[in-house]
Amino acid sequence: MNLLSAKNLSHSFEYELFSDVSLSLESNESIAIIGMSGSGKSTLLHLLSTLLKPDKGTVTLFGKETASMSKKELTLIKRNKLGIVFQSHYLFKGFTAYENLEVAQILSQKEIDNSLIKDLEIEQCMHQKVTELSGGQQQRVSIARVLTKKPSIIFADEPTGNLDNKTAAEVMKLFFDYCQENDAGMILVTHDNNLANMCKRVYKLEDKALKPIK
Ligand SMILES: Nc1ncnc2c1ncn2[C@@H]1O[C@H](COP(=O)(O)OP(=O)(O)OP(=O)(O)O)[C@@H](O)[C@H]1O
Repeated sequence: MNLLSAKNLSHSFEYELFSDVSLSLESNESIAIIGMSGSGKSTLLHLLSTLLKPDKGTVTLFGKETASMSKKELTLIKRNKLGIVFQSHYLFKGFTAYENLEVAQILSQKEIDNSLIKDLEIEQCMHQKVTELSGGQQQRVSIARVLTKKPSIIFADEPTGNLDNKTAAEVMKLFFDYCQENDAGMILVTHDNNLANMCKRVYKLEDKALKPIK
């Protein structure tokens, strides 16, 4: 099943970052986007996850063009079907780790998955305030929060940036297993070629174009 299809995306800030970028994501598929710092990878992920509107081009989610969706429709899709894991965690800082998961549970009306908490090795810090956690623990809580929603598409921007190699590999395995078990798809932005190569397809954002390299 097609989850996402982007056609001819172009975007500029002070200068043109990329033009005519097209990409399609199917269920149980993973795509990595690599490229030099500043090439526009995060911006592209923002366009694909509807956090930002493209200057040109279209993004279709689950068969419907996002430009033709009402604000309410798009909010519901974002809330229930898109899981966004970015470098800055956007956790609620005054809350405990568990309360952050409860917010996702309430918004998406899904259950908190205790095996996920165990797999991410964050059981010990569930009742600590987010501000008391290490960067790596915060990152894993934010991953647990995103997966609690049971999203159909995971957008991940350097999701393992704060983790040591072993934990990073375990977290990536968790993402891949999640996609397989839930027929979900993942788009990963990373500087790490090893992580990228774990994905089914790899693209490089270079010279304003998205080039397939695997
Ligand atoms: N909201 C914004 N307003 C103005 N310029 C921006 C904005 N967001 C990004 N940029 C600029 O667009 C360019 C691409 O940024 P982006 O974060 O997409 O690159 P990237 O490939 O993800 O980089 P990195 O690998 O360093 O994270 C940069 O020059 C950045 O300064």
